[in-house]
Amino acid sequence: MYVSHLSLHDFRSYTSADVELGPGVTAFIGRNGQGKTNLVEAIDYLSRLASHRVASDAPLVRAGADQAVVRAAVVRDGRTAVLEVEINPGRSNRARVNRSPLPRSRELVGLVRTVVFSPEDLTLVKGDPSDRRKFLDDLLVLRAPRLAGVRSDYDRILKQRNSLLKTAGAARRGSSAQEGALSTLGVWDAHLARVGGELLAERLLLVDALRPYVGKAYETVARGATRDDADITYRPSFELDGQTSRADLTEALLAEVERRRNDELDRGLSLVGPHRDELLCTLGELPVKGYASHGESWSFALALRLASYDLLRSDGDDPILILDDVFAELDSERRAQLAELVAGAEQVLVTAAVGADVPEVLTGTRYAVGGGEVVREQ
Ligand SMILES: Nc1ncnc2c1ncn2[C@@H]1O[C@H](COP(=O)(O)OP(=O)(O)OP(=O)(O)O)[C@@H](O)[C@H]1O
Repeated sequence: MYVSHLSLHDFRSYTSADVELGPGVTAFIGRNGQGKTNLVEAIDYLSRLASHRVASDAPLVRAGADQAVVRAAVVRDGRTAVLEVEINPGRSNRARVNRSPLPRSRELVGLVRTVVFSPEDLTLVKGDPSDRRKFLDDLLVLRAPRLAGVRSDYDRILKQRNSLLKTAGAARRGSSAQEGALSTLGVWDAHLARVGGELLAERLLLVDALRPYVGKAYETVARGATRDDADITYRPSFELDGQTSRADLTEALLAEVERRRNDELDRGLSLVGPHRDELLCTLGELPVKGYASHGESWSFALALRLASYDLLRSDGDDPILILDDVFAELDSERRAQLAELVAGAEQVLVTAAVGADVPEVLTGTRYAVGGGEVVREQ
């Protein structure tokens, strides 16, 4: 798939912008802060309804404007669809496909699929477990868009359950008379186990599918590495005893939640479930976080992205590859290796401050980005 036209209105620094794109490589070159990342971020937003840079929508709307609009013509198997999202911070976003409104904006997710490499990727391996859970869940949703609903249901249930645990814990300590909260908790235990069991089962399947690609990708991007060096393992917040089916995991999660009732009431927090799980990234015997060198961490982060790309590709569709400011971070050998790996993708969008940072094999269409303008060079 590829984007053939991108149109922005009040998105980030752009009052308006229209950019023609095509298959193959397109590079956006310009000095720092000129709006290169803003362009590719808009395409990534259409793919996931989330940005790779910020957690909330407000910074995506041009300062002083009320809403932003991102519209893209996406070509897939020779057919073009026009996807559009209206970003309304604090209110619901609206989405359209070929001008017809979608009942819910999240139905847009997955219609265009992107894999973004960016300097922020280092947090994939060096950041908190939540960064790695997000990585897994984003990939889950790209592969199976219906899981966006499971993910948001889980977040909602968790929030509700945590607030009940606080109230019920306080009631138990005699500081209030809300004992009713304790009985309601049983209902939310069941919700958490049902949706959590499904999310857990999907994540386990995903990690199994992704693992072989991670080793292979690490071998390619790290000098002298073999495919057995890098590995990922899903570490759940409770003992699974080898269970992998949704029904078994739901049952096991419910039993564990009941077993941990007192701890949870004391802490006023849900202590088990997919929101407490971790994706362990290891090089040889050692975890990447806390042990790997800066270069190894970078290679691992790149390997996770490349593996995601390979996995999505194995599903039968070429996602759009976005390389946002990554070449300046890499030494010349890894720069060339990465460039070679991605050069054959159906569409590659690259941003760089200096044209010379973009490897030769990625010569394609170039745009100069500066002063709010995006001008084609060749
Ligand atoms: N909501 C917003 N409203 C107005 N301007 C914004 C908004 N969000 C970001 N900007 C501006 O956009 C510019 C950053 O654009 P962008 O991140 O695309 O830069 P870039 O060209 O990729 O730079 P670099 O090479 O440094 O990564 C900054 O000047 C920032 O102030």
